[in-house]
Amino acid sequence: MPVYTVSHVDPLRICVIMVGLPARGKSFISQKVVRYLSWLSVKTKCFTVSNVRRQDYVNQPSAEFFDPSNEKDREIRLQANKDAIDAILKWFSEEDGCVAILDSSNVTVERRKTVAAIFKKNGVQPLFLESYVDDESIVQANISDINSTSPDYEGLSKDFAKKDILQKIEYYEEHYEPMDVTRDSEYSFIKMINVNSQIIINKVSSYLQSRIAFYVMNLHIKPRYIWLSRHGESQYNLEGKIGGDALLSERGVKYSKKLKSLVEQYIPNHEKLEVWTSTLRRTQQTAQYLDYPKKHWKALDELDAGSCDGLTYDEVAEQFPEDFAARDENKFEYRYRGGESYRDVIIRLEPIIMELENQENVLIITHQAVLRCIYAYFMNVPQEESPWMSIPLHTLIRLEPRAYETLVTRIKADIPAVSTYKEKGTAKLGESNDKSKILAGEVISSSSGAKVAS
Ligand SMILES: O=P(O)(O)OC[C@H]1O[C@@](CO)(OP(=O)(O)O)[C@@H](O)[C@@H]1O
Repeated sequence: MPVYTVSHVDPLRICVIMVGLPARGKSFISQKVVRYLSWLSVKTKCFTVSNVRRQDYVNQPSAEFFDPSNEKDREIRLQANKDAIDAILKWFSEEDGCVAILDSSNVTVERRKTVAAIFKKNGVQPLFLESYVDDESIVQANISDINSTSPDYEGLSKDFAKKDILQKIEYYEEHYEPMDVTRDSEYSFIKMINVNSQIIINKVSSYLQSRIAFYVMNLHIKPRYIWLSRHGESQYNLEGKIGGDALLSERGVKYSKKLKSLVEQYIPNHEKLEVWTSTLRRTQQTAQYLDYPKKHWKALDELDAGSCDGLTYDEVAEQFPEDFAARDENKFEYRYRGGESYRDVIIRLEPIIMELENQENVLIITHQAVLRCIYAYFMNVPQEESPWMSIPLHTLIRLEPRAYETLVTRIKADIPAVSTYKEKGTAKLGESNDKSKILAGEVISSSSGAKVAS
């Protein structure tokens, strides 16, 4: 096995080594961690051993392939693991990666010892992340998810797939040694028991390791929706001005009234809804007819336009031509004089995301830039694209986080509003780049997210 970088254990290089039986949500958790850290600009990548096995060795093996007494196939599985570890080391050294995730089962003490030693020798901190599940309902839900998403079962009947997965689980159970605080005390590890009903944390110290621990503590897998809306059209929107703390236009007020009926019509269990707004008047006015508990978050305030606050894009182009061009050139990184960049907004939104992961029924009413950042997290939108996404006014957005993707539905309120979408290279406000398709009546749907195998 090639050795890429030796010397010392670099605190900025971590490999999260997943541990657990099949159908314990390891791929799901891996994908969520990748999405979260990438959103925070931490270079993160998941290496899924079953993908390597499928691509380079065996495409659709039956459960017998995983029988521990089956020596020949065991070799193949070990080789796929080695290939994935090699790819991780190469990625760290050639692409300057920060957090890798080894998505495989690592169910034995022996195996974990070997893998941890390889990473340590190469200057990478191993952090085990075990998903221990003995709650049958969670296992069953994961099995049906694998059934419908794993390429291992593509084209095969659901019944066959279910039996096969159960047999595979049995094989792994034969030699499963869950992580143990006494025996494994020397390792850094996080043990999630039945998702997050209990979490054991051992020797988790660095900043990044603790962020990962804190994040998985907040995960839940109950089906739920997240509801998002921009405030109704504001006086500033009408005048093409950015920032400020304007009140709603007449049409904006109409939207705030319509929002009440949209909530009642579309949000199941809306009696239990919580409404979050920013501290700015246009979001609170939009929520005025919603008779639900409300929270006003400073973190949800619009991107601070600093010296450009209160100007139109034309005025910005005229008064600050260099800034105007620089923002178009790199909108994610550009920070307004005395104001903020999209990157800054993401950093202040982190607690909101954490809280959202924990919640079940929330409607967020906030601003164009802030919604782009929240949307980017759930929809896995790359940094350079997120500031250019279309989030039109007078539209209620429903996000439905699933195991491997987030579904999005846009519900148009059918109340006209100006466009606040500024295209690259011009100060004009025009048609947005909204490419979603109208499916039926008011409802527009699309989906996004990477499909991965479990
Ligand atoms: O990053 P860009 O595309 O400029 O969008 C952010 C702008 O959107 C606006 C409207 O133009 O937000 P808002 O939703 O608060 O009305 C501005 O206040 C804000 O500066």
